[in-house]
Parts: sequence; structure tokens; C-alpha cells
Amino acid sequence: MQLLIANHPLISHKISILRDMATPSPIFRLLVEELVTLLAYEATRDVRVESVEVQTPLTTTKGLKLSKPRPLIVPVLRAGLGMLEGMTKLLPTAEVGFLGIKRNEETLQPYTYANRLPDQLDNRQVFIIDPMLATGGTLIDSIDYIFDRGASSVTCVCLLGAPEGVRAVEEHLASKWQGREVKIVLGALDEKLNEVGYIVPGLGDAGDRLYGLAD
Ligand SMILES: O=P(O)(O)OC[C@H]1O[C@H](OP(=O)(O)OP(=O)(O)O)[C@H](O)[C@@H]1O
Ligand SMILES: O=c1cc[nH]c(=O)[nH]1
Ligand SMILES: [Mg+2]
Repeated sequence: MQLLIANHPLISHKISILRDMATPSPIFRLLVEELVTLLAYEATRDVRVESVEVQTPLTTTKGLKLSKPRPLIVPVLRAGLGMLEGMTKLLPTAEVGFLGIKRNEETLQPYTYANRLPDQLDNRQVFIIDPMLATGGTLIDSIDYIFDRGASSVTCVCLLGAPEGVRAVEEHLASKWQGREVKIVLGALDEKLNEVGYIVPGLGDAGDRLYGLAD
């Protein structure tokens, strides 16, 4: 597993505003979208491409285009939906599949309430988007759904991660999916989880910050 933590002043600046509890939902949504576009630049570095010949007004030259099968973007509902627009801006030809996963706030166990993924993902490059990687349970289940369908690689784009969650994902991959290609791109690696499974310093509940209270 490859872990990539963005180290860029613009990203840190935008994340600091997200962390601020006074930032209202409309600004929060805008910043999430901007951040995803910045992180997606790094996350898509290994996207598969093939050569094409391009006719410019002056000559023909070699260029690149995204290979088929097209990449698949999977936002994990609800909070991951806030990252979809930013991601499709960079990968406009990608397909989109959906996973609805909510963790039980007492047990911290994830529960899947929606799954609209293609049955077959053979040889597909998949991008999971979810702002928060806390205990890692949600990401582990998401990765399992995708590798069970035959995908060749998974890149996870998250805004904030906790060391405990990154470790849990790494251990799971080593025990179940050794040799599969997984990259995690984080806007920031935070300090720890608190006693109720929230990322510290974090930004609170990403779904609530994006869309208001729904629990
Ligand atoms: O790493 P974990 O401990 O599994 O926690 C991370 C999950 O928690 C949040 O979703 P939540 O369950 O709050 O659902 P929501 O997006 O509907 O608010 C977040 O968007 C992740 O999906
Ligand atoms: O800090 C956290 C942890 C899980 N989910 C969130 O939205 N925030
Ligand atoms: Mg939530």
C-alpha cells in the first residue's frame, strides 16, 4: 500500500478553513470540491493512458488519451458525494458507482445500505472518494466490495486520515489482498482518534458539515 500525504500550502490553507467550526456549509462544500481537485491531481498520476496521434494546425504529433476500460469513481455516501463534482472535473469520462455506508456511532462498525457498483470490475482502475478515514472500517469494506468484483487497482482520496485507520487498512490489505495495488492520498494525516472514534483535531462529522444534521 502506498500512502501519500499532500504537502502543499494551498491544501493546508483550505483544510484549516474546513476545520474551523464557524465555517458554514456553503463554504465547506465549495472548499471540499476545490480540495478534491488538488488531491485528484496527485491521485490520478498513474491513471492508464494510451498514445494517440494528434493533428495540430502545424503538424501531427503524439499525444495521450485515457485508456479503456474507463476509470470508475466511487463516492461513499453521504459525505463522499461532496467530493464527486471535484473528481469528475479531472476525470470527465470516468464512470461513477455508488456505495452507501454509515458507521454505527456506538459500535463504530460500518453498515452498507446502498450498493450500485457494476458486478464486474475486471481490470478497472477505481477511485474511492470519502473525506474521512477514521477507524478505517468504512474504507476496508469499500475496498473489499471493489476487489471482490475483480478491480485491478484502488486509489482512495480522503481529506483527513487518522493513523489508527491507515494502520487498520494496511493490516487488512496484508491479510486479504496481498499484491493488489492500493494507494491512499490524504490531504492531512491527523494526530489520533478520540474515545468515540472521531478524528482529532479533525473537522467533526463531514456529512453533517456538508449537508446538515441527518442522524
Ligand atoms: O473510518 P470509519 O471509522 O469507518 O469512519 C469514516 C466514515 O465516517 C463518515 O461517514 P458516516 O458514517 O458518518 O456517514 P455519513 O457520510 O452518512 O455521515 C465518513 O464519511 C466515512 O465514511
Ligand atoms: O471525525 C470523523 C470520523 C468519522 N466520520 C466523520 O465524519 N468524522
Ligand atoms: Mg457522518
